[in-house]
Amino acid sequence: MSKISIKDMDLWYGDFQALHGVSLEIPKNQITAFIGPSGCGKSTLIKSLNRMNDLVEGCRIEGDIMLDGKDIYKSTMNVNSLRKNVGMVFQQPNPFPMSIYNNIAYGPRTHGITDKKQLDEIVEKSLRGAAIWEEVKDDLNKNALSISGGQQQRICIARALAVQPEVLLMDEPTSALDPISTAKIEELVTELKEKYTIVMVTHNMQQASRVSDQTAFFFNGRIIESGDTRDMFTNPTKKQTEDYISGRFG
Ligand SMILES: Nc1ncnc2c1ncn2[C@@H]1O[C@H](COP(=O)(O)OP(=O)(O)OP(=O)(O)O)[C@@H](O)[C@H]1O
Repeated sequence: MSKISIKDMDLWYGDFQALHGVSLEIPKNQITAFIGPSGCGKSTLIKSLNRMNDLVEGCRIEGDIMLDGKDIYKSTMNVNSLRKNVGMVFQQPNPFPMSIYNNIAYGPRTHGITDKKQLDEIVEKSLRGAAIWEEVKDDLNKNALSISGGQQQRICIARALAVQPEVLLMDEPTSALDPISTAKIEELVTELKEKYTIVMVTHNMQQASRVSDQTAFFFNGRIIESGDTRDMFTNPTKKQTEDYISGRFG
């Protein structure tokens, strides 16, 4: 069964319709990449998956988004627990201006965990999960803003992992990083899919083809084509997809 199932979704920002009839199945424990030119709706869709768009005034959605068969836009859905289950990592690393330890412990504390030993364990496990423990284990009291961008992004991934999500949404997570940090994040993401379902927006075609299992190609607020990444990159069925992945536009 799909982890997330999107059916006939339309989205408006005020009078402007940003998504048109979007349907997509997002399989469990796989990496799904969203690709497409700027402004085509990739971020809009990824932010709809944990209701981040609720924070945008005038944003209206029709259609269904189901997580494990449950409608996430139903009035009875607890948005806090949805965002705990569906974590998010953004384009710019955005650690809180506090210690590395407190960045990771922040989420668990807001969910009521106060026991120091338990928090220590969560912090270590999350930092290990984000492949940064060895680099920061002796500096846990250091301000998270004082480490490199690539390390900060892995702190943000660890922060997302600390509340034990099931889905990780990543909106261009490496676009602000150098090639070495990018390679580390790509390697990490590939490991994380064993435990998590991952959705990633990327402008980097090589990245999509290297890490993702499934790709959805967006154009003008519509999904033009979606399916197995290797198939799409070697044998796209639509001309627009072929033009985009071969660099003829975008
Ligand atoms: N808060 C908002 N209010 C109004 N319009 C918006 C808002 N956010 C996005 N849009 C519009 O919705 C469309 C889709 O934007 P979105 O950010 O989802 O595209 P994208 O594919 O992620 O682009 P990029 O690759 O440049 O990040 C664009 O036309 C954008 O201008």
